[in-house]
Amino acid sequence: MENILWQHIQHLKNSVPLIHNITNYVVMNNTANALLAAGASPIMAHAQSEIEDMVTICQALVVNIGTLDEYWSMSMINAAKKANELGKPWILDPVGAGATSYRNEIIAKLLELKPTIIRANASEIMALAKVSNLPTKGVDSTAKSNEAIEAAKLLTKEFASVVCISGETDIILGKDQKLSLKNGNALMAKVTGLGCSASAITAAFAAIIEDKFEATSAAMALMGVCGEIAAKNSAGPGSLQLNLLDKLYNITENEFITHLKIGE
Ligand SMILES: Nc1ncnc2c1ncn2[C@@H]1O[C@H](COP(=O)(O)OP(=O)(O)O)[C@@H](O)[C@H]1O
Ligand SMILES: Cc1ncsc1CCOP(=O)(O)O
Ligand SMILES: [Mg+2]
Repeated sequence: MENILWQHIQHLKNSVPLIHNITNYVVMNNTANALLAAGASPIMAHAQSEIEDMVTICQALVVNIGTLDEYWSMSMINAAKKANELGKPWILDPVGAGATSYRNEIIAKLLELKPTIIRANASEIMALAKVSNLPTKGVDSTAKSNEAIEAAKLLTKEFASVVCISGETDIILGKDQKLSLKNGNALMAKVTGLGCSASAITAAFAAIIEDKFEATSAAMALMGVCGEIAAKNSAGPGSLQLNLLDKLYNITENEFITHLKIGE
């Protein structure tokens, strides 16, 4: 598995797919930089007049609801419909799922359109599957990844081909597949937008890899290993953000293979 994932990482750097991001104001810059560093080409666009043309020229789409509003949510729905019509992969990042009824209402509409991949933290995954009455804490998780496995299984069956629960352990679930990745560092949760970057990088791999379970695994492995190495050389969240970009750009095969921790 390690070698296959590394080949996918090389393939991304050689392919430079164009990734359309409808994402939130907080993370636009970090997300674009993370995509560039990993080997993709980002474009951020949400105007309704150009949304269908943009989906048409891109190889994958990210729908991230972090700072959604009435105008943007129509753009998201139209973009997802167009991606489905063209058979292009699209990734849902349901930032803050469960926080407000408006957010839940838009998520329900997006889920009906069956995202190719869902990437979210444990609290968001449980809110999506409506299996939790725990109070939400906005965009951050109050639960561990393994507490959201049953919820993720429900989502896999009902809506998406692949679901990723991120956190201390990243768990990727396909129809009959499961992979746990135990990389990363707790400091990663102190930098805003690393979940959003993980979702965007997942879109980049989904653009070039037919098997979406492997694509999601490659993205989360790359984020986790790079975050872990970067955190060791960082005094705090500020330098982690910069060191992570550098590591996404210059990770070597030896670093990747020796650090990768695949669980059961
Ligand atoms: N406690 C932790 N230990 C190791 N890695 C972590 C931890 N928390 C988050 N990460 C990593 O940070 C990235 C973002 O995940 P997460 O924080 O769950 O997303 P979000 O920002 O959407 O809540 C992932 O690559 C994940 O593996
Ligand atoms: C803080 C915040 N508020 C709305 S979107 C956003 C960014 C969330 O990013 P992530 O989920 O990747 O930490
Ligand atoms: Mg998030």
